Amino acid sequence: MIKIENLVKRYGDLLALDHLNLQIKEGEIFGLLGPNGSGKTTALNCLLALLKYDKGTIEVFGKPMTPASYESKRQIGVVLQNVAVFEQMSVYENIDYFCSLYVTDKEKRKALVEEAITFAGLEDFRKKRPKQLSGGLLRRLNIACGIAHKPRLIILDEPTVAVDPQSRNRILEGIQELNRQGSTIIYTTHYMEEVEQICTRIAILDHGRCIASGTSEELKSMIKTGETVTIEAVALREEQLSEIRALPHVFSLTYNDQTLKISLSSAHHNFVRILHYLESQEVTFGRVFSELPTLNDVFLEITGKELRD
Ligand SMILES: Nc1ncnc2c1ncn2[C@@H]1O[C@H](COP(=O)(O)OP(=O)(O)OP(=O)(O)O)[C@@H](O)[C@H]1O
Repeated sequence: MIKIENLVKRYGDLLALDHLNLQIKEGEIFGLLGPNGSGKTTALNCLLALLKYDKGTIEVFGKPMTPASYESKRQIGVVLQNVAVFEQMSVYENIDYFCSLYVTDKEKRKALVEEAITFAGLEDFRKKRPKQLSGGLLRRLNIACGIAHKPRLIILDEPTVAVDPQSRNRILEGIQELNRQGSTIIYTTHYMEEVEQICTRIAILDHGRCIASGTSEELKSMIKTGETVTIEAVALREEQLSEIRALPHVFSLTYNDQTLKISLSSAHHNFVRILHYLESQEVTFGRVFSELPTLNDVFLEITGKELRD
């Protein structure tokens, strides 16, 4: 459905997109995951032909995307980062207005607007003005305006930034529902938990490049980390740290503020082996836990830095 090849975008001296390649298939919930400034919004703006780029090609629905690709644009719903609704209109009127840009039949539109209101959980707020809504509800209104016409492709740019957990869950569940109803979704975020929760495929962006892509499982199997063991409130000497480093399957270790974090490759009995060592040294410790790799581990192993802010 979407093919981006060798996309280069500069803002003056800054290289925002560095030969970006992406392919998105119909039916996917495709996650663009990357830290702030990695180029997610720039990529979307190029994709929508809202921004000129320096090099590369973009195809949407099998055709080159240009500012005049109205036929393609009609099939796309966009929810950008900044809330864009009319202050002087009610919730209902806002959704109806945006829907009317695509759907002229009044009866059909009425049904679509009602559906969008239910979808966003705005039933009790139809007559309210945007300024009477909380931040989370306002974001939900912004989304309802972007999706009411049931587009074939929906693009959402960080729709959960600064929203309460209840609205966040509602938004994530709603996106999955839109996908079940037939829309392909592109979803940008810097929250790895969100892409893990809803995305069928993920591209990880850093400095305008796609550094890895695949399903969450595929991405995690690309890296060495199979397990991370954390031990809190533990007092260790340097020689003990060296001995832990030398244990089988341990490939990296950090020790800060009496918290030991050990990265291990996937193997049986990793956890027990470490506990045995601590026991043999008569070391006391607080909480101990083991975690499977996360997308942050993927990012960390490829780039050497944390995905989190
Ligand atoms: N209009 C602009 N002029 C100059 N530099 C820009 C402009 N827009 C973005 N940038 C820079 O381009 C880089 C990519 O920005 P972009 O907004 O695409 O990243 P992002 O991954 O969407 O980040 P965020 O999550 O903060 O929105 C950043 O270094 C940003 O500062």
